[in-house]
Amino acid sequence: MSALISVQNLVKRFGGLAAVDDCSLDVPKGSVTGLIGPNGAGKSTLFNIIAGALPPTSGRVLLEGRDITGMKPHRLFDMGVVRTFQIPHELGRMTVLENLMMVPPNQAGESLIAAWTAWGRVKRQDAVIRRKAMEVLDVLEITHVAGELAANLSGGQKKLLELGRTMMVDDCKLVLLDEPGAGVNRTLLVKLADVIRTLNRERGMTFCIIEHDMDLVAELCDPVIVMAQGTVLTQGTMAEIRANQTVLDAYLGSAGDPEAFRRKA
Ligand SMILES: Nc1ncnc2c1ncn2[C@@H]1O[C@H](COP(=O)(O)OP(=O)(O)OP(=O)(O)O)[C@@H](O)[C@H]1O
Repeated sequence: MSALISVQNLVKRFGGLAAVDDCSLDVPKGSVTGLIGPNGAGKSTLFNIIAGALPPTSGRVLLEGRDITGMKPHRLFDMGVVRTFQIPHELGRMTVLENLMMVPPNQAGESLIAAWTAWGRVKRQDAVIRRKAMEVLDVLEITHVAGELAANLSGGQKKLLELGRTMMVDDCKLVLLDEPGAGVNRTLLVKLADVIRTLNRERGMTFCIIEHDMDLVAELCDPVIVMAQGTVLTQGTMAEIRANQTVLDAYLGSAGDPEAFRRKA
């Protein structure tokens, strides 16, 4: 598989600390790539750099061969690179449907002049977006909460809504998911995994997922990339990773969760 994202010799220093330390890795096009590693390994920092939220100290990030290092998140969004975020406080006071409907960029209704001069077009576009949002809710099986305020959703439903927001983006190439399993009950976790698999297979969306739930990683991700101390320790299938003593040692020597590996090793 060719690389959708290629990270080359990336370094990010915070004062004397190299949170990302000469890290190179590929996210293959069409894959669901897992990014795991003990606490403090540099996973979130790497994500932040890929997503344009942090500039690197040095190194490059390529999207299908094009240098996107340091590009702002909104430009990356336009190029189909989307990072899920927890639903921010302000959006919590909007309904689930509204949260989805406000995702597509360049809506005609956003411009006041357009709203006056092209009222018919605005209304038509609104109807299309509304239909699309309802379809997304249908796929996620949360149509019953369409009119609910986002803040009132359960933790798992919020995660589904975050994923739903990425489904509103046309031509979404890469979704960066930061701990989708955190605080989600088993039933919704199965649903979440199902949706990710479907988006990957049917829409060809590539995922890169930071996750501490090793069962979820095993179920979804191939390849799995292990980071430790700012760089890549190893990568392979989850079965290969679990059989790797160096990985176990990395978890044992940190504040990570070696049990996650011991249980299955
Ligand atoms: N803004 C910052 N300023 C200073 N140090 C930071 C900053 N962000 C992260 N770090 C440090 O960089 C290192 C890597 O952190 P990072 O959050 O990327 O790790 P992680 O692998 O995502 O960890 P976790 O699994 O615990 O979320 C840590 O030592 C962290 O304390």
